[in-house]
Amino acid sequence: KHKNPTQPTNHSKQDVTPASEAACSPSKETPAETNLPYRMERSEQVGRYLVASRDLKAGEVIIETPPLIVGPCAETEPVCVGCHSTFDAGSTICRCEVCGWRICSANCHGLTADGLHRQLECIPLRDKAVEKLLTAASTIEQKLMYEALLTLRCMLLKGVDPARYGRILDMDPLNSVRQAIPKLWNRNHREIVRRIRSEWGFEEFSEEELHTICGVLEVNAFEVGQEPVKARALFPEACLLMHDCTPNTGHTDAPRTHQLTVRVLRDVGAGESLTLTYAYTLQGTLQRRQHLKDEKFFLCRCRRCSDPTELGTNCSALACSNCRRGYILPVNPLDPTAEWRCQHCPSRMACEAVVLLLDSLSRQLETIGGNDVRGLEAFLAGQATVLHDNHYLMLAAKHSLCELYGKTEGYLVPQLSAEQLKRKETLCRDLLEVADQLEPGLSRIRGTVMYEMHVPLLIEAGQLFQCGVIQRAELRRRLKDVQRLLRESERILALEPEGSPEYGIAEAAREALKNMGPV
Ligand SMILES: C[S@@+](CC[C@H](N)C(=O)[O-])C[C@H]1O[C@@H](n2cnc3c(N)ncnc32)[C@H](O)[C@@H]1O
Repeated sequence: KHKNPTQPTNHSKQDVTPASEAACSPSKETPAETNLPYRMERSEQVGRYLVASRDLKAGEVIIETPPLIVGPCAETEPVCVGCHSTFDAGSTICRCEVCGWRICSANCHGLTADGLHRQLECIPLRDKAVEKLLTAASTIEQKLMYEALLTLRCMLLKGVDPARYGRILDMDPLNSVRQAIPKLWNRNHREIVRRIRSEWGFEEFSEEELHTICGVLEVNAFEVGQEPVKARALFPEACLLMHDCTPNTGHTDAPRTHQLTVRVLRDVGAGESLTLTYAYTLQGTLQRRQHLKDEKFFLCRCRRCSDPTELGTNCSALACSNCRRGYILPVNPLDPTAEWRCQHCPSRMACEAVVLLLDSLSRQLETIGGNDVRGLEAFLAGQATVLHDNHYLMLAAKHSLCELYGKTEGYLVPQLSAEQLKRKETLCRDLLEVADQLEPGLSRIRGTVMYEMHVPLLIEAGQLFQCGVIQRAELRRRLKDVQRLLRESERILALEPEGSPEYGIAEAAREALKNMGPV
């Protein structure tokens, strides 16, 4: 699971300074004598952002807040307008008795009188007979109608709860930046603004107001919900966290209420910027920066993006087929058009060639899918001379494999050979090594990989002891290592919402520790 805020963007500037630099010339916005663990500052490049107001310990909660608004994601499959859960194919169609939009059941917890649907759009949608348009719409049109529903919800707050609406308007919509992207602006105009005003008949809302809400959502919304719930939400304060490709905070949202909890993932010193990632961490710089530019409207210049080796992980590096010793890295990772060069020989590659190669390899990986052990192993073997061992595409294959060994048909734990157990251990070690650099501290990936890694280590220790290869003292040492992994995994994943798959792993880790007993 990777839950990013569907977040931020930058003002009309071309480039943006990293967190550390941004913090160099801040103007203080909040009084120092506050009890909050953060204070807001502002810089030319980043706008408003949060910094630690005192030393913070890993795991400390810095923000806990209910959402200002929740609603369907952009271009989503139909979801229940009460709880935003998706529908199983072929499930019985149930509709809100008032407005006719789909719901999961008449007993949906989101359909109470103070739930958003009943408070906000239910009656207006009925009065404007929007359901008729929804049932007549093509699948693509329907997705856009669900997207427009959240914009309408925000607009309706204006009359129902002006204070809450005011807090939404306090968020940066980056109107001037987005208006300068005609494809985006015209699409929003056509699919959301015109739809709500002309098609649905809510002409009381101005085009300007609606475009602003579109911007607030695009720039500031977080994805929330656990399967089958899929929604996006706006949160006060948390929307001020700036992006970094090696973030020092992580967040979870509670089932049903979507109450957001933001924690620091590692110790943070007073005055340090508090950051989260708006991109997928186990991606290469080219891909992360492109995503941030296209979806969040700014060019990241964080420490990781500025370093061709990505903090020594080499997770964008290509293997040099010429010298077979060196790795090919971008000369200037902040310039996506810059050449790539081998560190050991004169080989070079145009960035267009790198992009083509990566596109082709990611398509290859997608075709294999995440459940094919042999296919993924063949990919890793086949690309070993093309990509660095830590390349993000290799990491994606390794991530799937480290979970498949021990869990999938034909590879269940009792069926694994000693070699396959060793393989699982190696895959976990490779992933952990990178995660320790890119998502250090209490990150989900570290928690889940540590849990996976305890399995081969525990089995191997038992087997070696039984065969007399290791003695009791060595057995104890190895079991202590396993316990350390389980404890750390449990500590990290117990922070996840109860009922989530990650929380389930925390429970399994606890159980495994109990079963191991004292060592
Ligand atoms: C959700 S907002 C964060 C709060 C915002 N700075 C404000 O003043 O309202 C996201 C915006 O903050 C800025 N931002 C966040 N992280 C950034 C970064 N690493 N580099 C540059 N700008 C960043 C971008 O302008 C982005 O669009």
